[in-house]
Amino acid sequence: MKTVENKTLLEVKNLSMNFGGLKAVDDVNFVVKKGEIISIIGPNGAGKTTIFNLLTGIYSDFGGKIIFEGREIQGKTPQEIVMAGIARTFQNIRLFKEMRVIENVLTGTHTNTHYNFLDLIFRTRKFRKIEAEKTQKAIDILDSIGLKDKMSDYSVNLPYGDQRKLEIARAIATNAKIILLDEPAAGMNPQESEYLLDFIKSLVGRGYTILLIEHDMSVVMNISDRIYVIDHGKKIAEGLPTEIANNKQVIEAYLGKEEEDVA
Ligand SMILES: Nc1ncnc2c1ncn2[C@@H]1O[C@H](COP(=O)(O)OP(=O)(O)OP(=O)(O)O)[C@@H](O)[C@H]1O
Repeated sequence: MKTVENKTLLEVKNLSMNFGGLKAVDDVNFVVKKGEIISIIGPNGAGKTTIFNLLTGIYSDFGGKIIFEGREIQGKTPQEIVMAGIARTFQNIRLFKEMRVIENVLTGTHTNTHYNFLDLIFRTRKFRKIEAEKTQKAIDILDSIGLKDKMSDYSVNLPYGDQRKLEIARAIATNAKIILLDEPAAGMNPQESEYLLDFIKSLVGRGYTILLIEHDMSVVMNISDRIYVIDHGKKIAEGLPTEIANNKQVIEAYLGKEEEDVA
């Protein structure tokens, strides 16, 4: 049985974001504890990806507070946020497809580079030592997720499920403490989804905390410690998977959407 430390890693207070007159995120509060797998679910257009964009510094003009490891991080740049320990993947895979697998992971390690410009130009001993360490770290990460054998392949040639894993590997390489996964099971067949599920669980076993946006309810219900439900920018429910599955307001939010889709 997995243990979750009762320590808040990430806290969001009164998070709000408007696009023109649209309240895409409307006074949302939530907490993620160290070692948890938390899912954010909700119908299309509910505001889930906007929440991820706010957490990762994509927008600077918004309301509310984002507190990570006790420090406020709202207003920081995407780079500063990665360095603080928050990394993400994207709904549409954003790999450098023309690069090899290992090169993609190495791009993640660059966020924590400690040599200077002259070290780089003159390829000093320090530079070469750090580069060798980064390469070893990238190989170790690929080994841990079962992609070591494919490290020299071009990313574009990987099967879809492996591309998703590679995106997560790149996030791990940044030394992330929490990994934000935006619809990792999108486009996967049931078998790939099942592998992914095990893989995400194994990440928690290795000390990571996971915040997940996912539409595949079998993934969400299987994997989440707790779930937050967003609809029209507002948090409408939170709780354990069983509680959410039986929550009337949540069922209505989804069914309402289905009716609109049918119409
Ligand atoms: N850059 C933007 N400019 C204007 N409106 C936006 C922008 N990004 C998102 N929106 C709008 O904000 C609302 C929330 O969008 P968001 O992408 O966060 O929803 P979502 O829950 O992630 O949806 P999905 O499940 O379909 O990915 C939607 O109405 C969307 O059209």
